[in-house]
Amino acid sequence: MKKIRCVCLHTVKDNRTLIINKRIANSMIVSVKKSTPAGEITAPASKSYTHRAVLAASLGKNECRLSHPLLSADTKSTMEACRLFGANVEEKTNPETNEKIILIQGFDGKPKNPEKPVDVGNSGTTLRFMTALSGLTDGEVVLTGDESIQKRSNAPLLETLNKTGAEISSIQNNGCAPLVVKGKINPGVFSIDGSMSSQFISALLLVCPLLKENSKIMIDGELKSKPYVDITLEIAQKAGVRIYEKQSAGTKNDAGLLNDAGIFYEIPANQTYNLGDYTIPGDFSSASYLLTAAALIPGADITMSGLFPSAQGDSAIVEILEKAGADISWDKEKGVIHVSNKAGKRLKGIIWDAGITPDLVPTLAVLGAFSDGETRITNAEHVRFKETDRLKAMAEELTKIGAVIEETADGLFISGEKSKGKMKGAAVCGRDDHRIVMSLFIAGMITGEMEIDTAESVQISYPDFFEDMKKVGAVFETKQN
Ligand SMILES: O=C(O)C1=C[C@@H](OP(=O)(O)O)[C@@H](O)[C@H](O)C1
Ligand SMILES: C=C(OP(=O)(O)O)C(=O)O
Repeated sequence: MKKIRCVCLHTVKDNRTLIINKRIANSMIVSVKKSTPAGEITAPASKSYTHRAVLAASLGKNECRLSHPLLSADTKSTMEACRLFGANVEEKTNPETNEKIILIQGFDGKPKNPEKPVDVGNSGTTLRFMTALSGLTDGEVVLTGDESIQKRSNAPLLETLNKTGAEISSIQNNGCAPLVVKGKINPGVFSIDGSMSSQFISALLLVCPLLKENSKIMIDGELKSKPYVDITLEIAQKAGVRIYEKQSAGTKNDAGLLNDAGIFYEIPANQTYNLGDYTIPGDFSSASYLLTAAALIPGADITMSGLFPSAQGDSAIVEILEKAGADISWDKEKGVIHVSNKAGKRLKGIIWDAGITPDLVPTLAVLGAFSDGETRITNAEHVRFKETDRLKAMAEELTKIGAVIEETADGLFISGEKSKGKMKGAAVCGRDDHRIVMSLFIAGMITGEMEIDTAESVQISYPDFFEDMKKVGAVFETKQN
């Protein structure tokens, strides 16, 4: 787990001090040996649904009870942030089932001014959601996070919110945290770029229903990662909040080109959130690692439960593995996926447009390296704006193990043919990025002798990752660097 401490106080003109967090060197190394995963496992809860459920419950008035939540570093950042804005957020154990639940008494649409900077840690989702929420408070709000967060731009969100009066500034003057929000959001028409991150749009969608007049959010350009907006809409609807998604046909300009074509959202004013009792579904992004390992590794046999159909784009992992030729079946009514490679067959490379599935890209890069033929991942520029530039990271790390992989402007090109027989375990860098660590772990189960650093970062989205891998027979050791 990343240990964060405040090491530097950045003084600005009016003598306010802002906390800039630095990571203390504290790296865990995981050494993975060849392993054949087998057994039954329950998928961890969805990170995206948990973030939204915690915020939706905090925005409401009545007590809400969240069952089967994900309690990870990122979702805990959202829980802590909601506390700072005035919600009572408590982790409890359900005495009947012994499972963790979260009880939330919200601030009824009126967030208070946090008494200290809101530290989102490593969580982009938390930063974007809390920046928009800050625009509902009366005073000044400071938002900060770890070194990775301080390099991820929020420029489109700041630009849009600043046009409505939110007065947000980036201390580094580059759209990245630390951010200072001084003003309040006024209702109206919000126009926002959809090509960098859907989280900006989700942030606006969650806050606009609380404004005093109706709002409209217009998306400029392609809306990437759209399923995450659908998750936002689903949670808002469960909380009794109305948001209308519409598609504009656009108007032709003089050159005959379409203007204004695209998705927009209409949000009635003065609404109230009431999420009540809500159960968080399983997480397909987290499930993708073990499902892919089971599809690739001869003799593997995995049954994963808790995976019901939902708005998650990453449920496409089932279609992807099917396309690659895996033996996979999904009982949607029971929420159970079964994958096996008893026959010891090699999968084949695929072409995949990653526009709606950014978080699957590291998993798909490993899938491509160990499959026959070519794998091409396209439409994934937005994957560069995550905890790390994940296109660059996967290209560089898989090259270290002997894979033939090229970074393209919008994706990755992997030659399974040229990689075949050449790959062997190596010391690789997890880059403090949970998804890089978990995808390299499955590569290590195939090559053996793989050493991955910054392995503690699995805490961000899948704290039980190593425990679950042990349960299905993965052979590995962890040590502190
Ligand atoms: O809203 C969300 O919960 C998320 C949206 C996606 O980000 P982008 O919309 O920035 O692609 C995804 O990569 C991230 O892990 C979670
Ligand atoms: C990018 C991710 O999350 P976030 O944007 O919330 O940091 C992720 O979980 O892969």
